[in-house]
Amino acid sequence: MSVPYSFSSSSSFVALSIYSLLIILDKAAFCLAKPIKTARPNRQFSVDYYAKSCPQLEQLVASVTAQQFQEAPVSGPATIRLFFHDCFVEGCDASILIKSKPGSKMLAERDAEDNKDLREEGFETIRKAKALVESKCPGVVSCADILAIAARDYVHLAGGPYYKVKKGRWDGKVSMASRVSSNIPQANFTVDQQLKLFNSKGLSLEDLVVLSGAHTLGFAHCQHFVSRLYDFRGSKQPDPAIDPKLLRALRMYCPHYGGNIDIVAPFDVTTPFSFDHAYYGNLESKLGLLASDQALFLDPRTKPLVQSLAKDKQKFFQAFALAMEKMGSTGVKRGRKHGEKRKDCSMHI
Ligand code: HEM
Ligand SMILES: [Ca+2]
Ligand SMILES: [Ca+2]
Repeated sequence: MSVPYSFSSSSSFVALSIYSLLIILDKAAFCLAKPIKTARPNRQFSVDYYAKSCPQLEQLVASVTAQQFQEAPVSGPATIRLFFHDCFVEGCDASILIKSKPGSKMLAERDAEDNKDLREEGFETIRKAKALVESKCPGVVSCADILAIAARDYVHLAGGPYYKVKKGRWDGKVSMASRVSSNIPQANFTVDQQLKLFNSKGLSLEDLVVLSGAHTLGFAHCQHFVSRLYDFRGSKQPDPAIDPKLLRALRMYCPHYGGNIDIVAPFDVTTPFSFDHAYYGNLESKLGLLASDQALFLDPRTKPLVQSLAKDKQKFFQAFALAMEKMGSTGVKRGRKHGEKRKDCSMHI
């Protein structure tokens, strides 16, 4: 089993109840529709939101994602995770892309501890896509929408499902490092802890299991699983739920203390660069990398879901597309009161 992967670049994603959101929006639309009378198409959240203002948007983003995928395939996992970390903090509003002001004490989200290992390739993809989109459709398209489209593109490029992305998100005006840790799950989270967080975003137990399937791609640094290898939950023993061969291999690259902090291991030891349903089969074989991954097979509430997704790739693909849409609708902002349209995604206007 070959486990070592080390990348020179150092290198982390969100959601709300689509239903409650729709109800609130419906109400708002209903209240607004009467007195204003004229329909305001830019207030919707829809697949053809930019049909008039930037009809070539999806092709522009696709040209960037396709090239990045070829040149640096880790851009895929990097961007998908970036979208997750965006949506879970302040909603899908590109708050994750804001850079802290030099010298300012108030750090932005991307400088929070839990976002430190978000790979540069994800930010770079959005920067390039935004620059191209701005050159053709200046001042029209939000960074948050570009991030949602790019994440979908990479899922598809890596062999996963293609799904249509609803647009109309505005960029957020708030990005605070202090809001991150309570909204991003940790690698040692139990199913209860993961579920509580996902529920707080309007996402279900099934969404949790299905979205965790994104770990069919990408890599994690030793620090996130090293305690499983040597001293699991204070037992001074390795986690009994790790396959012995995987344990041995991971221990070679991740010593208990003093290892190279840049070493990463693939989530999916079989196909780390293809988007498939191997993640779930791995969990059945005790090949999950994080405690939070393996927990999904150990908990009686989530185990049956893992088993059914391990058996049925099409089922996973359909469920993943739906769950990404749901996550992508979390805390979406519309209009100038709560949102902005940035020119440079890394700076508020
Ligand atoms: C359910 C709880 C989750 C936990 C505890 C978790 C935790 C983590 C951790 C610790 C890493 C490794 C970061 C590093 O060391 O560089 C990671 C990577 C990743 N996560 Fe998650 N994650 C979760 C859910 C998700 C979701 C919902 C998605 C997307 C829909 C996602 C997508 C990814 C991807 C693609 C990577 C690989 C990034 C790369 O290789 O650059 N994760 N996650
Ligand atoms: Ca956000
Ligand atoms: Ca895979």
